[in-house]
Amino acid sequence: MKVNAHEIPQGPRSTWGDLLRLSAGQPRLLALTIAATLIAQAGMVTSLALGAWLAGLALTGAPESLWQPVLWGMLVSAVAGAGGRWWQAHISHAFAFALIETLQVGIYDGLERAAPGGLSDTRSGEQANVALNDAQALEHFFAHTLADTIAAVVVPLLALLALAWIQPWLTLVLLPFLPTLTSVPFWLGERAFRQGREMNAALAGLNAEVIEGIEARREILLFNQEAAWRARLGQYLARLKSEQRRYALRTGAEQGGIELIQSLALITALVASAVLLEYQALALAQVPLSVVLVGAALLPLAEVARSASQLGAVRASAARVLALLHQRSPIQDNGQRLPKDASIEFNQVVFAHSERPVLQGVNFRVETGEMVALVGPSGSGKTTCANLLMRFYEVQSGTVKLGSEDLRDIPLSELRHWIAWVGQEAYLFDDSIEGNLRLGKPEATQQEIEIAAHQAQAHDFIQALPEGYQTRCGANGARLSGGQRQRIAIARALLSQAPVLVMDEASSSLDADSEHALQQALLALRGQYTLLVVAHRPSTIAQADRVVLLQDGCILDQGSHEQLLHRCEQYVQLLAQPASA
Ligand SMILES: Nc1ncnc2c1ncn2[C@@H]1O[C@H](COP(=O)(O)OP(=O)(O)OP(=O)(O)O)[C@@H](O)[C@H]1O
Repeated sequence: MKVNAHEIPQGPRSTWGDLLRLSAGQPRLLALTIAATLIAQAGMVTSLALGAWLAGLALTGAPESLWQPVLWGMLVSAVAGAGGRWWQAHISHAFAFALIETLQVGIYDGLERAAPGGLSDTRSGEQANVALNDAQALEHFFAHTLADTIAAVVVPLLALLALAWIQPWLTLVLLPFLPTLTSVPFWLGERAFRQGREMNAALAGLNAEVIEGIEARREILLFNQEAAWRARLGQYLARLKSEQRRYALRTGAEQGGIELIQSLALITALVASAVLLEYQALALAQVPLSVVLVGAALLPLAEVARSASQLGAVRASAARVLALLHQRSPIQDNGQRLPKDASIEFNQVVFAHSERPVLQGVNFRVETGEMVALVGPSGSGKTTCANLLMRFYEVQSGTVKLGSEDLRDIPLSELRHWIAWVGQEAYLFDDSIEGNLRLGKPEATQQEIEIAAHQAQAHDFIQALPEGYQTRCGANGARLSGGQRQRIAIARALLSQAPVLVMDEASSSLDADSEHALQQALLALRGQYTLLVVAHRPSTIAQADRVVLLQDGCILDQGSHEQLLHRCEQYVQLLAQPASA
């Protein structure tokens, strides 16, 4: 049975409970890890106990026939213990990595369910921190703590039973120390969790700052902000250092407490042995064995208590990872209907970002094969309309329809087949141009790729590049110009053969060639696709069959470019402003 990360039940839950349930998703590897840990610990303890027995026999001058089997037993258990330790290292990491893999997939699913609306307040560096560092921190729990804890119950229990068989008083004097020893990490458990959470948050903040600094390096250089950026980085580093120091101080205090209790228990057992020896309640030959058994009862518990004192950070990481795994999608995908055609309809659409109204009763239609330009001042809600059509967000009231069907009634995967999206900043992967184009249709033939590139006016410039379609784009298309990037994004959208194309035109200025090529591309697409263009350029607006003018989230007017030029003063003013549409 393999538990998918998102199948962990929702609602009130404990972090450890969720992690244990996840562990149960790999029952074979979990059982093998526990078995290997038990063999390793039992082998080591048995060989020591038999060695001590042997020493006892030697002290009393026992005959060879008595000590020979013990010697062999000691050797076999030492080899078994060493083999168990090697096997444990192998299997416990296989177990941990299998779970981390499940978690990584679950984290990515969580990010996907929340995207793009749900995570707009979270910096990508912080998300990366959860996906990489937090998930990795859980490796410590799965690979080391879990099986060790189980072994730490079994091995000391067996040692105490053996000790009671030799001399019950020795078990009795040890008993009060055992719960005290194991309880140490719990004394400051809540504080450890809080400190772990603060430490993780500081690390995530530092990660986000570094990634932002790398992404914005051009702006930092252009505005002479290197010193300011370094100072900000220094603040994040200082915060991390101070959180790590606080965490280490508490861990150190706990470890000191564990050492103290362990030493007190050992001293008490030794004194008790001496007293019992004095009163002849313990034979001299039994002393070495009882000392080893006392150690076997204490050491695994102390070891687990020691690693448990590091669990504050693990628990904080687990809480962040689990929050992502339980992330609900703001968009429900349970529609069953298919669009009847490629028309679009906004009907009394109302939408707000965090209670801030953005669209206030928007109505417009785009007929199949029509090109409509959405124009309006910056912030008027044009991109929001496009986002709602892609169902990146959900309308708060009113309806958006595609082919006469409410978007909520259409399966999301179907919607993605019907609508292709070209954003202002369409992301290009650091792959070849062909690889980026294939995102639109992975099985596309070379001929289909070139036809799409032709339609998007991209073929000629791609051919002129040194390696043609195999030229690498660089991180986010850094090796291409803005106009080239957008034409590749259009070609990629065309390749998907969706009948509706939504384009958020780049508001940044393009060179004359790119601008001309983009206009040509749009001209070539007119009539073949339903085109909804968030338009900023007068040349694009003029091509549209109809223009919808938005202002402050309301439709101010709609009609042909000429009609609006005639009757709408705001439209004339808008076109008069450079790049303001
Ligand atoms: N994720 C968000 N969270 C909060 N407010 C947002 C978010 N995205 C957009 N807004 C706000 O919604 C309003 C409409 O934004 P939108 O991007 O739709 O405008 P626009 O007309 O496309 O502008 P532009 O032409 O400048 O791209 C703006 O006031 C903007 O500040």
